[in-house]
Amino acid sequence: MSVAALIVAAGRGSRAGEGIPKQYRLLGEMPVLARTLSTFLAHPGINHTVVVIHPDDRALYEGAIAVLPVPSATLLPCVHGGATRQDSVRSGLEALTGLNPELVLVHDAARPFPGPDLIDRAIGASGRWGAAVPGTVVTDTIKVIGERSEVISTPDRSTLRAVQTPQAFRFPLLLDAHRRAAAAGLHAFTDDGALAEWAGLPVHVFEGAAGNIKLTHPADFQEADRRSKGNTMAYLTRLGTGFDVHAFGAGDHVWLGGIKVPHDRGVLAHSDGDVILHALTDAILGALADGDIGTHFPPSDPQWRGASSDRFLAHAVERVAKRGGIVDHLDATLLCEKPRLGPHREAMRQRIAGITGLRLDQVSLKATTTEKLGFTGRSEGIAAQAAATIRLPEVNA
Ligand SMILES: Nc1ccn([C@@H]2O[C@H](COP(=O)(O)OP(=O)(O)OP(=O)(O)O)[C@@H](O)[C@H]2O)c(=O)n1
Ligand SMILES: C[C@](O)(CO)[C@H](O)COP(=O)(O)O
Repeated sequence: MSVAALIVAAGRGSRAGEGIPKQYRLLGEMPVLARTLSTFLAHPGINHTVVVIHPDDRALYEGAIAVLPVPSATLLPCVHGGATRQDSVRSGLEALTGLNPELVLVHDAARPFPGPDLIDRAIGASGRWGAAVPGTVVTDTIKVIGERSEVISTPDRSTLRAVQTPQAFRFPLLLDAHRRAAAAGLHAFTDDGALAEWAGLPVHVFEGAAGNIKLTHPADFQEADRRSKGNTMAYLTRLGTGFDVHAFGAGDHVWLGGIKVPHDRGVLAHSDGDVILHALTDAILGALADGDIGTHFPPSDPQWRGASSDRFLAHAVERVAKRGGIVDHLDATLLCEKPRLGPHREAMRQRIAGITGLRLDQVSLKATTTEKLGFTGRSEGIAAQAAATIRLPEVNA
């Protein structure tokens, strides 16, 4: 399932007092927007994130995302918003039409503590209902008042919910509702739930989070500062290792490091049997704690028969990107008597860099014989071992 996050950050923050717009003010050492964004970029269920900004705020935006310690492959180029929140959401939705995600989660930049559990609930609820908003129970008694502040009624508060973001929808439903509202000359819906109701969509409420406060007035920043003290965000390095073996069989070449290497034997394998790419793939999956190559590409599945192993490696790198991380370094050692790695090493490094999007200095390849010992020493088979370091965002809320 493809899920996009749309963060609206084009407001002026007039109620929050003077100074730069509130979404760029610092909470601890991080701008509010960077803190909001980091939770979505780190969430494994979010495939794409787009931020809607005010055209005057380009430099502030660049400054905010520069604070994120690593660039995220899932962050799309920002787009410009409109005069109202509703117009800004529509601008973000239009920017997502090319990707056409199944679900979209619309979130206020001004809510910097959404939390991964809330995002999980938003994805689950919109998948189930099509349109869903997070709500918390109301603990104050609410009065409906008239023009002279006279109380008109006291609604039963057990039926009331205070509604937050992220509000989550099937993407085509929300896009259509927004286009219809704009065509009808309506631009002032204060949330997407209300716009969806106007468009005739059934909207459900799922459990919100008490900590998911919106920064609206100056006093809200005191509360946010207090909360952000115990809320740290860091990119942690993780290490994974991989190992792969294939027996030699009849043939005149072997695939190694994505390169076809002439040899007097071939390998027995379900795919192309590239031990270097397989070991690297497992090393990255190991660093993610995300199973192994067999979990993602079962040998029992006929579609992987003879498959080129570059897609296994590219898939592992994509899994890292989906978690908002990057691959830092890859290192593999080939174990065999023959073929020799040396003549092909640079071509293999370049091929691996091409598959993974890494620089050449982030890809290392080495080789060793096993001094004629064991199955590699007897030239019965070929093996490779690998290590990968990746950096993943860790949000400690
Ligand atoms: N034209 C607008 C107005 C609001 N927003 C965004 O919508 C969210 C919720 O709006 P609100 O808290 O009202 O922000 P502001 O409009 O900036 O605040 P104010 O009304 O005090 O000016 C914020 O993240 C804000 O940046 C937006 O993207 N485009
Ligand atoms: C979308 C929202 O945060 C849901 O509670 C709220 O409606 C935004 O209102 P604002 O007046 O634009 O702050």
